[in-house]
Amino acid sequence: MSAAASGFDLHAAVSEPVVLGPGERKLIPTGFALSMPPELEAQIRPRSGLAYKYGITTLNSPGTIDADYRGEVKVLLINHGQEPFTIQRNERIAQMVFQLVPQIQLGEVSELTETERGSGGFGHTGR
Ligand SMILES: O=c1ccn([C@H]2C[C@H](O)[C@@H](COP(=O)(O)OP(=O)(O)OP(=O)(O)O)O2)c(=O)[nH]1
Repeated sequence: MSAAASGFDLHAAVSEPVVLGPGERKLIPTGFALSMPPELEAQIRPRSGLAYKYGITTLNSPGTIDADYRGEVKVLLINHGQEPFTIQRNERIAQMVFQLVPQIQLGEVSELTETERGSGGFGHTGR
């Protein structure tokens, strides 16, 4: 199969429904693996409907799928809601998008270039 796509939904490849209790996290299999060229990465993002309605989101958002990873793609879900949430077999649990990752040259320097911001951060310009 081949199709042009910027991303797609990820489905829970579980044989039985899986229950996520309040505050609980679980790694959910998706039943597929992929290979990508080194200039790409894939990101796993939550579905807003599950987050809004049930508090179900991806804990490590966005999850990173490295270009050289050949294992099964898994989704780390957490239940931030007050009620147990049951993940059904084949349910859409997250979405995956692809990103170009620039290849950069890293090196050590003794001084950094100056900027107006300098080391100010974490709200130093106000609330
Ligand atoms: O939501 C995720 C995040 C990661 N992975 C897989 C693909 C990724 O390439 C690999 C490693 O992920 P990451 O680099 O985030 O993990 P790490 O904690 O840095 O572990 P490692 O030492 O294996 O790199 O695990 C998933 O299947 N789902």
